Amino acid sequence: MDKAISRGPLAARGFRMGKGDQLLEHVLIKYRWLFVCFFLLPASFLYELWSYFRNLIVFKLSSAPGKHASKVQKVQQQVREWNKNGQQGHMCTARPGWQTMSFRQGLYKKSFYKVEVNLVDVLEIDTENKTVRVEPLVSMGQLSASLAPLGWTIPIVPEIDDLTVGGLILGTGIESSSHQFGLFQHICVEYELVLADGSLVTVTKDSDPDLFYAVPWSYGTLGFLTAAKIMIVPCTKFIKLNYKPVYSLNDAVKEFSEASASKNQFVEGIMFTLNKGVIMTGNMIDEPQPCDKVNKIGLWHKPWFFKHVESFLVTGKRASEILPLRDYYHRHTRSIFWELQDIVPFGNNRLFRLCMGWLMPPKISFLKLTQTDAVKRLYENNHIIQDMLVPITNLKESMQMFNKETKVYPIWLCPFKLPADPGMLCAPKERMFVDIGIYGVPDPSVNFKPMETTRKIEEFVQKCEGFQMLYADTYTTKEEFRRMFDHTLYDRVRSKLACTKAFPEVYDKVSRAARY
Ligand SMILES: Cc1cc2nc3c(=O)[nH]c(=O)nc-3n(C[C@H](O)[C@H](O)[C@H](O)COP(=O)(O)OP(=O)(O)OC[C@H]3O[C@@H](n4cnc5c(N)ncnc54)[C@H](O)[C@@H]3O)c2cc1C
Ligand SMILES: NC(=O)C1=CN([C@@H]2O[C@H](COP(=O)(O)OP(=O)(O)OC[C@H]3O[C@@H](n4cnc5c(N)ncnc54)[C@H](OP(=O)(O)O)[C@@H]3O)[C@@H](O)[C@H]2O)C=CC1
Ligand SMILES: CC(C)=CCC[C@@H](C)[C@H]1CC[C@@]2(C)C3=C(CC[C@]12C)[C@@]1(C)CC[C@H](O)C(C)(C)[C@@H]1CC3
Repeated sequence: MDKAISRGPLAARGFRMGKGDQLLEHVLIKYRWLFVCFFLLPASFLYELWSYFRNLIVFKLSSAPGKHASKVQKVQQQVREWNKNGQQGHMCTARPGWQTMSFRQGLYKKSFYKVEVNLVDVLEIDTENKTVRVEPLVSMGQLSASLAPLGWTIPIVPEIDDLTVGGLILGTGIESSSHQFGLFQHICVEYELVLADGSLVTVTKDSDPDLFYAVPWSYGTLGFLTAAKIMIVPCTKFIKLNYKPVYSLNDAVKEFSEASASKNQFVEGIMFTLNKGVIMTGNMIDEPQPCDKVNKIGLWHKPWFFKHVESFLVTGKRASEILPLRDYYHRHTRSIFWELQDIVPFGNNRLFRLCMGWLMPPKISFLKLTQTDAVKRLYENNHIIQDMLVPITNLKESMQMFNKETKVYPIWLCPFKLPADPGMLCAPKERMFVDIGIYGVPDPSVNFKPMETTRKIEEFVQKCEGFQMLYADTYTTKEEFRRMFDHTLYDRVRSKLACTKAFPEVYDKVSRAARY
């Protein structure tokens, strides 16, 4: 990104701009860090502080469970109101687009009937039945902070703190334990929903398998989620993480595939070029031995995690270290994977980390809220953000394809098990997949064109019988989208629950045309 900035990226990409515009672009982009450091970081810090104490008080008073029913009634009231007023227009949640974990915002948020689903608390931790019941706006940071001190965790903790339970169920969620547990939807055992007619239902895979399996990936187009019960598993305070540097694509694929089929609790890969990367495996441990080195990578002055991982390529040797579990879970938070290096280029500088690291990272939602048009266009035209889910047997050719089309590095590799459940990702038998995450600036040599390149990648993924994560841009047509995602169950449930008037189809919420 730095190189792109110094070339004047918007002008270089053919935007016609006057001198004034160019100066503004230069200031807004090159000096975005000034705004981020002096305004967004303190604002994010204050917000975190407020929400920390708010949640702590709610928890200490145990007030959330008692208030849940009346909050749900408010959701029902709003939906009944919509019915009473003649069902005008479709409905969506009132959560503003800037608060969500995606680059774009839904255009529909401007015109739909907005329903406030203000449900932000952990309701019940049931260690006997090994479940936690949560409201949909509970975030991953909040949930891991609530469960870890009690010795429990949800089996999949997607690594960005601000991801919410609702978004991860109705969209999708993945993490380095997904090769054992599947996607976020596969650790959920119960959903509570307000349907289009205002009624409240609680569904499990036994009570109503159709609705239960149709909910994941439905993007709020079957009803409003008001609570979910998620599996919990015991956890320790530490994890032993093994780093295995690899120096050829063949080795990377072999090591990664073997690790994904192994009993290791956590598996992840970061490729720094097509042929160089580090494959990581991890397991929880009770207590570190006195001789063990504990690396608290979550501390403010520690290097960014991906930079730390890269350092193992220099030594070339396998290595292991002990990390605190929450540090591991939130390892990509402080650098927002590798996205923050484009926004605060000196963010990983030792001096900066020591003095300002405790304020990092800025909240993604605040970055989104305050980004200017120039920055947005810069990202739109020079940046790719995609997660492609392909069968692990296609990993090698997928890497070659993405290298040819984008040459973006680092690349995130995360294996996941896809069970043969009905629903949008209906598969005839259980299979191992891999999420290939491409976040960054394509190399100038590949002649990146956002739409054309993404279309080529989408076609390729479709041929591999893979899927695209829908928080990112999808340029597929409706027909292609329906081929990628099995709509059989979804269509049946929508007609049974009379959703057509109440909610649009998923495609009409996530397609490129529906977002700005
Ligand atoms: C035993 C217990 C039970 C609780 N139960 C509930 C409950 O039921 N409902 C409820 O609403 N609240 C509950 N709370 C309160 C809740 O934990 C906090 O108030 C609130 O959720 C703050 O979470 P946090 O992750 O933002 O805070 P912190 O843990 O202080 O973290 C601050 C920020 O740093 C990030 N972070 C933390 N550790 C790391 C790390 N190692 N590496 C990188 N980043 C990191 C966090 O994700 C967060 O963004 C409970 C607290 C405890 C101690
Ligand atoms: N590691 C990972 O797994 C990562 C996942 N992501 C992606 O980020 C997204 C989650 O982001 P987040 O900001 O939490 O969620 P969002 O607010 O983006 O919600 C995602 C979708 O779920 C719907 N939704 C959310 N809550 C409810 C509810 N209570 N009732 C009805 N519909 C609801 C939203 O509907 P509406 O539009 O009506 O608000 C929206 O269509 C997911 O799509 C996920 O795939 C991103 C980064 C990492
Ligand atoms: C499945 C997994 C692990 C997905 C990780 C996705 C992240 C890399 C995505 C999610 C939200 C995301 C699209 C975002 C951005 C980068 C990539 C992110 C963090 C940024 C911060 C890039 C800079 C932009 O100006 C802006 C602030 C709008 C966005 C916000 C969302």
